Amino acid sequence: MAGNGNENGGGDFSFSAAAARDALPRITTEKGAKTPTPSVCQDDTAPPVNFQTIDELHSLQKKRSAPTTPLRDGGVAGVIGTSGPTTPVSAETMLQSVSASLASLTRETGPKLIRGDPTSLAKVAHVPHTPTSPPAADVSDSGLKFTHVLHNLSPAELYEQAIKYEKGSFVTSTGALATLSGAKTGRSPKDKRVVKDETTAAELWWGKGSPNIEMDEQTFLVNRERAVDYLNSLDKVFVNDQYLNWDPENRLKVRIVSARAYHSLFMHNMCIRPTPEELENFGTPDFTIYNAGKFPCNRFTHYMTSSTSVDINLGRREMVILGTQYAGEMKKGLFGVMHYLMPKRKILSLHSGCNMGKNGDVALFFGLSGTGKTTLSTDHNRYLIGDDEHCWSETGVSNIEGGCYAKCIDLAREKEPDIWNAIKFGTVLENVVFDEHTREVDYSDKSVTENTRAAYPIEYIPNSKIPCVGPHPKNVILLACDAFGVLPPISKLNLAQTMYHFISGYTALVAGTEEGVKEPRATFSACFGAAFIMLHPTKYAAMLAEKMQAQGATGWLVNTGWSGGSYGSGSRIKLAYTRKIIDAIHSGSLLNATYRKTDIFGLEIPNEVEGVPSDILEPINAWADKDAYQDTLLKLARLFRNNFETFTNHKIGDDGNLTEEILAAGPNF
Ligand SMILES: Nc1ncnc2c1ncn2[C@@H]1O[C@H](COP(=O)(O)OP(=O)(O)OP(=O)(O)O)[C@@H](O)[C@H]1O
Ligand SMILES: O=C([O-])CC(=O)C(=O)O
Ligand SMILES: [Ca+2]
Ligand SMILES: [Mn+2]
Repeated sequence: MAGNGNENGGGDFSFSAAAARDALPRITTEKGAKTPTPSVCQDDTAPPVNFQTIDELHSLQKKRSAPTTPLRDGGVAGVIGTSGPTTPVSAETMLQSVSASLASLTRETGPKLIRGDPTSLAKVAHVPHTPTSPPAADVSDSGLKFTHVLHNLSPAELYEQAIKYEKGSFVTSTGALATLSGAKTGRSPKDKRVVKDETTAAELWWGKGSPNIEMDEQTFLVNRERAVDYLNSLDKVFVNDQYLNWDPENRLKVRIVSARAYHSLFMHNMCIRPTPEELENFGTPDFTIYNAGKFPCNRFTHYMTSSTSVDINLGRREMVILGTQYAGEMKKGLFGVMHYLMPKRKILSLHSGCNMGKNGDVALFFGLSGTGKTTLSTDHNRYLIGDDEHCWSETGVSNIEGGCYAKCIDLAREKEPDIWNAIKFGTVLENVVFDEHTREVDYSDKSVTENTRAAYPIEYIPNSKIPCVGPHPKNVILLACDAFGVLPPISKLNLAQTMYHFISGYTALVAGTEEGVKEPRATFSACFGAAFIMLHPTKYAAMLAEKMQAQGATGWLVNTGWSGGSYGSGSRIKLAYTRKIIDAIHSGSLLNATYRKTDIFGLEIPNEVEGVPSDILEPINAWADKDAYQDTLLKLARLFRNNFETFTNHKIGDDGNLTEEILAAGPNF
């Protein structure tokens, strides 16, 4: 039905063939000829009118969604703090739940909330209301105003909100939403705080090398109140109720309260999106983020060292963000929570990409930022399970997220077609530069930042595997972007070496983009994600060793960085070659290759890999200056040794032998 443009009152009708063909439209001037007879060709000078005013016409433009859809403006508005007789039960429940989330701890009351956009509901603010609780002694103006709740808006609605109200929001030529994240274009790990209470003091990793900088409960509450008061002072807040983890038994319900449509769309894309039915029965969230965005923390507050604060309280199951609009804080903050909760359930959380071949062979891709997790897990010949955060349980792997977060600097259609094509309507494109007229993005432009990013739902990758779960991994690939250019492009690792390199978490990038910076900077980040782990690295390492052993998985070290010299003299290994190497791992052909051992790092390197020039497989062969190679290799070996010193007193798992082997698996010189 439909499609003829002649629907009237929703009734079906079909054209009579004769009338439709030859007959000219019959002119009728008769007033009140309401119902067209199907056999008579419709005359558009006397249309059936379904509206009497312009406002009514506009109201027709938006068709009412099914009742389970979370929010529509116009018509019935849910109001909390009023008797609200017309509010649907589910909406009332949602508003009560959000009101509880946003309740002030000092005034002990939640704000008055209304569903929908303030501009389209101006009238509703006049609805007389009877307070649900008697006015507290310290009643304040903030307690008298309404805050509009934009609950789980659709991408289209969020686009409109962003473009209308958030400076720097534009639609690009491919339909993505370009946004600016403000002063911060990356995470602020130094401003991260974790509440140290009796439980977390005993459980978490604190002190040297740990990402967990303590704060006390009281200070957390001060920051929480600051964020909540800020959010309640706004005309409207965005609320996302979503899930984490595709493993249904270990799914987490998260609520994100934020001030910007950009943040709401980012999380819509990055977390798992509930179905309307799931949303209807969402209930109380397991974890809540209060994202006050640009609103700073108060520097006079204890433990605060800047205007930015990202605070995690595991006991209260809450996170507060003040003074940064970088959306990655939310994504990675929740990842930290998973790094705490999952190991308690004997599930290993991983900073890794993950994909699966047609035969069900699963590969994990570990690596620090910019080493290729997203690029290499997005593979046209394999199913994408996820690009960044996973769990490995008794039953296999599951993605934590519902979307991908790809680096876009120098993105090229030919090299990364699937990521390129994912940048379309619905995708959030952060901090990119585009032509003011055509809105075509220049991915090579670093004017705003080098860390330009695209956040898109995982189903935007054509061969994503939904639900994002898979069997136990067969290959564990450790990625390092070695800007010193001395690590081999590919080496096979034994279990102890895999653990050594996992705990080391090495990569070396080039420091910044400033002119003249030639020296690569080595980074060691335990478990390839020290910024997000909550427990001591050896806890995760022991779990990984146990799982790899039980499943007979093979470890690999892949250098996605430099070859033939360090940054400045050598060049980055071609993505096409790295893909060939990865193909050979997946296909199993590398397992049967012949290997030789390198000096110092003792890495097993294959004599050949199909499609890769053999002279780059052994790094020294690709260097013109052999002495420079030896010096650089030794320099890197020393950096590895120094870094590992902090781990030498730790036992890994119950297996004393393994600990010894791991310590021996480092460089020898
Ligand atoms: N040989 C190579 N292998 C992999 N990536 C390469 C290679 N050469 C260049 N690159 C580029 O390096 C970048 C890798 O970034 P990617 O988004 O995959 O990082 P990531 O590991 O997912 O980081 P994050 O955790 O920050 O998301 C991409 O921009 C990619 O185009
Ligand atoms: O969190 C971010 O900003 C991006 C990311 O994935 C990482 O750094 O590992
Ligand atoms: Ca990534
Ligand atoms: Mn990441």
